Amino acid sequence: MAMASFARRKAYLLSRNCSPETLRYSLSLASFSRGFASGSEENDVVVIGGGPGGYVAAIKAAQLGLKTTCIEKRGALGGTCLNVGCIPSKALLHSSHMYHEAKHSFPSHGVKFASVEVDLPAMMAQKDKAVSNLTRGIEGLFKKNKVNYVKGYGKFVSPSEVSVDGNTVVKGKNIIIATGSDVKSLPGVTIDEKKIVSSTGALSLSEIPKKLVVVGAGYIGLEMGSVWGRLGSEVTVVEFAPDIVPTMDSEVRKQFQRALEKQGMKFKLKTKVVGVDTSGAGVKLTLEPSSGGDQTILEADVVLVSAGRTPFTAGLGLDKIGVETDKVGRILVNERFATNVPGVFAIGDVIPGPMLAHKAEEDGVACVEFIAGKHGHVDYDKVPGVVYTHPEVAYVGKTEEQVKELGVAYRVGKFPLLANSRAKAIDDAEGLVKILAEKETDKILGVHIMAPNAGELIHEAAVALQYDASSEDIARVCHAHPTMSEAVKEAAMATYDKPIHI
Ligand SMILES: Cc1cc2nc3c(=O)[nH]c(=O)nc-3n(C[C@H](O)[C@H](O)[C@H](O)COP(=O)(O)OP(=O)(O)OC[C@H]3O[C@@H](n4cnc5c(N)ncnc54)[C@H](O)[C@@H]3O)c2cc1C
Ligand SMILES: NC(=O)c1ccc[n+]([C@@H]2O[C@H](COP(=O)([O-])OP(=O)(O)OC[C@H]3O[C@@H](n4cnc5c(N)ncnc54)[C@H](O)[C@@H]3O)[C@@H](O)[C@H]2O)c1
Repeated sequence: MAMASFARRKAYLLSRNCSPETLRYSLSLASFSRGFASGSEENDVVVIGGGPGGYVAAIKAAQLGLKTTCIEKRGALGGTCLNVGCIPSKALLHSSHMYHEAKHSFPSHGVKFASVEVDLPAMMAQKDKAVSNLTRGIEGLFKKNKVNYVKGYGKFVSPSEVSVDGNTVVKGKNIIIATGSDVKSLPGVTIDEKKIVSSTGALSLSEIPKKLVVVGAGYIGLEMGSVWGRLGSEVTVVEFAPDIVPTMDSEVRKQFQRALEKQGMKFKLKTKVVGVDTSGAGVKLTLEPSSGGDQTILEADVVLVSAGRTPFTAGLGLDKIGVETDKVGRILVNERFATNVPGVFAIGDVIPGPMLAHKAEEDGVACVEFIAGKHGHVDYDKVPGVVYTHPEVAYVGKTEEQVKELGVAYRVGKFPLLANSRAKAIDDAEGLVKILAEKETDKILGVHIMAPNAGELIHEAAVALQYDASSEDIARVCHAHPTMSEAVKEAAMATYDKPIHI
């Protein structure tokens, strides 16, 4: 970083009253890297894994002038997210939403069809086209940025050498582990990707199951449950915890659960699966209250196991070079993404923190900036989360429960979508915006939105949190009319003063 911009950044951070820790971290020019390659054989940076963490790190490294190679085993770039995660799930969520709208909402808008039906192979083909276009697009970005792409399984031979499929050895002065995560299986439940599926199987079912049981009411369970529910499956969600999506603000969560129930999704909370019988045509699940008690049987045609994901480091040879992990297998890193082994870094789902694609990307950029001797920064407290159901639920910052735990006095401002003119105009007004702000300073602590397109609306709040804005700051910004964003402005008005339209 040029000295002028370093000084500007320091002055800016001081003006924002940054904590000494943030200041030191953000401005750190030190790097745990081993310097840059001089010979033609050796890379400055080798990235193992071509997911959102790995491919973004590789492109950023190349943009910073570092000789970079990315090793990926699956034969396509984009990782879990593009191939079997974010993108195919959003494609199916959109297609199934269109079908559901056509069937249930179009008539009240005066649009009538003789009949509406699902063409599942065509729906799957549209999803596959979206995935292949995007994964090929990353190959194009690699070429454009001169990232060397090596297909194969990477394994550490030494802290600066990675063998690919046991043959070629790729050398790197700095090696970034970006190997992501895999489905967490449940004891006694074998995923066959036919009757008992992971998210990967649930993205490619060849028939619409009559009865789908989802185990785990987290992101995947609710999104994929929504897809198949809209297409006609009877969906029951079994959740070990007392609530769905444990990371969500509880007031919003309650409204969200009611919205999903209205759509026909059934919930069995505080319940665990203790047995699975696949011997018949379908699956028989034995359920028990989480705290023990009487057992019941639940029948399904297909069971989706979506009880979390686990870091993926199999066959990587971490033990050979002595990289430290925690007890659930996540690679331990410091604030510069450096592991305990000099020159070896880790980012994304394989390290602690939210398992989200955008967080992995931020990790990738910051890690490479540190390697290049620049500053990097990711604030895990300000990573937005979005559940892409309908309505969507999006949040950034703290929940009301977390604010209470902090012990700070706070204000809450809420605005229901029912009072928002755009939501009423399009007859899609289920949801609310909720803002939490510190009472004394009005600084925004958390924003929670349940609305159509909440995943887009949340970024106004993300920017506000990043810049330590107050609710009055948002309220005094002119918002276009008629937009759902006006609900954010009105909730901000309700936080520091009074809203107009309710
Ligand atoms: C169904 C589903 C939906 C999701 N939807 C969203 C969403 O909407 N938004 C969101 O933010 N997140 C979503 N996620 C989570 C998101 O996919 C992950 O957080 C993200 O992919 C993590 O990126 P990553 O680069 O750390 O790892 P990954 O994307 O898992 O990529 C790791 C890559 O490393 C490769 N690899 C592993 N080991 C080796 C090796 N030894 N040698 C070579 N290559 C190797 C793997 O093949 C893989 O391609 C979803 C996940 C799932 C399963
Ligand atoms: N929209 C998105 O951003 C998105 C979409 C899909 C996945 N993801 C990411 O992928 C990761 C994995 O998703 P996920 O939905 O599998 O995990 P999750 O952590 O979101 O939810 C798992 C749920 O399963 C429950 N559970 C755990 N063990 C159980 C058991 N034995 N029986 C019943 N319930 C049990 C947990 O209490 C939790 O509610 C998440 O961390 C998420 O960050 C994100």
